[in-house]
Amino acid sequence: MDPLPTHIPNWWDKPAPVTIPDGYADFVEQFRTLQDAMTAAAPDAEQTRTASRLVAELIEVLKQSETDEWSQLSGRLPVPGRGQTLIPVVHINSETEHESRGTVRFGRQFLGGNGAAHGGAIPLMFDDAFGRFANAHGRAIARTANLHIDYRSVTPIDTDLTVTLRFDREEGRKRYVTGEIRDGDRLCVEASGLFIVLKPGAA
Ligand SMILES: CCCCCCCCCC(=O)SCCNC(=O)CCNC(=O)[C@H](O)C(C)(C)COP(=O)(O)OP(=O)(O)OC[C@H]1O[C@@H](n2cnc3c(N)ncnc32)[C@H](O)[C@@H]1OP(=O)(O)O
Repeated sequence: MDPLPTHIPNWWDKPAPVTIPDGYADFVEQFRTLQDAMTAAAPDAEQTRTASRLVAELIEVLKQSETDEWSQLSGRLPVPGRGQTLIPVVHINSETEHESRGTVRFGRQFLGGNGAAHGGAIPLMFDDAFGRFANAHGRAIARTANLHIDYRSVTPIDTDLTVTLRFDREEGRKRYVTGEIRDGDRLCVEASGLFIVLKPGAA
């Protein structure tokens, strides 16, 4: 996996997990594939029983290491997607303090209907991508205050799409970011967000 080119903010100065076990990043990818496969499948009763038993076993294994937010690995890995299996993964190809360019591919699990990505998956992607970018490059921690999405044309699943994020301006504690998703030259989504730097002591 390609590492993130920029600093990942460490929320509220809590320590990042020190040890990432061998194979964990591959497991995260498998887990995403599982969610795509689950969405795409139409199992019969026998296949459903088998899949259900295997997932029950998986849950049992994972529960053996259940821990608190500050020790979990998901969401905190220094790789695209941070090991968070809910969020569409943005792969960054180039980034400055002002602009970030990359790609995203909405897998089958993000299907809304008729080959289009779910309208809720798109703001999810932008909140995470904007959140990381607005907080990167040594900037103080800020939270999303608002997020605006314009669905300009259908966003296809299972297609490599380009993502551009721009850090437009900063006014006091307010940071304004904008972004877009394109399928080739075709504009699929325009987005904008306001991030507000937390007051001292705020969480
Ligand atoms: C490992 C790292 C990877 C990170 C990726 C994930 C990142 C994901 C980011 C998130 O999803 S954060 C979760 C979603 N967001 C929240 O839960 C935020 C909930 N809301 C809050 O905590 C507070 O409302 C917030 C910190 C956003 C603002 O509260 P404050 O008390 O600090 O703001 P304040 O009332 O002092 O307002 C400051 C300025 O912002 C303006 N403002 C506040 N909320 C606004 C709003 N919603 N819309 C527009 N303007 C707003 C407000 O009018 C004012 O403008 P002026 O300075 O011009 O007077």
